[in-house]
Amino acid sequence: MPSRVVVKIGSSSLTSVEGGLNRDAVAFFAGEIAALIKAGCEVLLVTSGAVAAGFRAIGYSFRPKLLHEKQAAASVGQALLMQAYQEAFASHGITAAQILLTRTDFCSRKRMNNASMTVEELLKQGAVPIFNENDTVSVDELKFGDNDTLSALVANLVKAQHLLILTDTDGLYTADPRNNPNAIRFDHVGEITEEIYSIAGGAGSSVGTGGMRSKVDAAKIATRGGVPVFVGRVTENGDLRSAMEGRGKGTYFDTELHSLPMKKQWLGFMSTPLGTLYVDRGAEEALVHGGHSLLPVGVKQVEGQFHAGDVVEVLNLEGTVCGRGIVNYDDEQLRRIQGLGSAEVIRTLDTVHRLEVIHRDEWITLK
Ligand SMILES: Nc1ncnc2c1ncn2[C@@H]1O[C@H](COP(=O)(O)OP(=O)(O)O)[C@@H](O)[C@H]1O
Ligand SMILES: N[C@@H](CCC(=O)OP(=O)(O)O)C(=O)O
Repeated sequence: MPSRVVVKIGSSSLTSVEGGLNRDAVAFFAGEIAALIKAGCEVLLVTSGAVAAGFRAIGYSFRPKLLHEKQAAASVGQALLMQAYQEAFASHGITAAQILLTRTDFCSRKRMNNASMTVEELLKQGAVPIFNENDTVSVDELKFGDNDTLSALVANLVKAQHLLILTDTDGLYTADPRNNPNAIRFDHVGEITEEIYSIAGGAGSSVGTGGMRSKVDAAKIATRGGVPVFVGRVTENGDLRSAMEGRGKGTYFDTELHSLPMKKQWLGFMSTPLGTLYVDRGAEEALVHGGHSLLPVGVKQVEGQFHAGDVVEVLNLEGTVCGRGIVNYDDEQLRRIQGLGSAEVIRTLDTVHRLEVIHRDEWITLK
């Protein structure tokens, strides 16, 4: 039974639609987590609910939509949330610790190493690390928004054995069960295909963000990193343990056969691309299916400003993301050589360090 588990709890499970924290819900989840800890597990909690818990308290009648209003609500709600968790865990003799992260923290390996060491120390001391996005400083375009992705990155970072994403619905259905009473639940998803993506819709309640879609995104990140995922409901005593042991009310996502090394996880899911390259069909085929490097001849368009060594995103000519890689040229050089064959590249540039635009070892397919 001893295991390292990341539990993510969504706003919809912790707050009411009218706004405000449901302290009974916080106490219930703390009790479930305490039971796992007493059984020898290490548990890390990723919790949402700051905006939903805070917007009434700050004086808004509805969950705000503007970024600065959400940030103001989150700064009130985060304090309420942590206070409630601290009290709830204290009643089980457990100390709660707060860790607020932004997407940019994950871009820096140094910051991640520091966060990782802090987490290990907290677990060693028997505390529960409680994560949320640092909403007050996250800017719109770099926000996680929902915490599903954050929970997957945390699970991969700490090499968890389980990621349990708790929500108000008992798993992934063939359609949103709120609007479709005939929808059928998947007990098990072996591979996250395009079809799975297409049926996972947005948030069902006014407090949730991201819906099933972001949970499937999170499942993809975690399972590629080697962490199996449960998405579902925990409402009765013992449900969390059942969810961990494969008997939960929800959907289980299997890990992929070959989990990605940390370097590729960082490249695919944590880094921030500084530019975009559009490639033709031949180059797409070579990168995505052939296991080859990207050569200048396949690059049709270059966007953004970047230097050699930065991360860029690669799209096909229809605009679909193929993957990400570390680029060997800066954007100006690349604009001069895009579409050229190798001999012409050598003639065009004074010095050519590496012919590949992206080497296959520094590439991750995201298609
Ligand atoms: N195919 C689907 N299966 C199940 N739920 C779905 C599906 N598509 C959309 N949803 C919605 O996703 C919601 C859960 O996501 P969300 O509201 O973001 O919750 P949380 O706050 O827990 O993250 C459900 O209440 C449901 O209405
Ligand atoms: N960081 C935000 C998360 C927002 C949110 O609604 O997320 P989720 O409920 O996980 O879809 C908060 O605490 O309010």
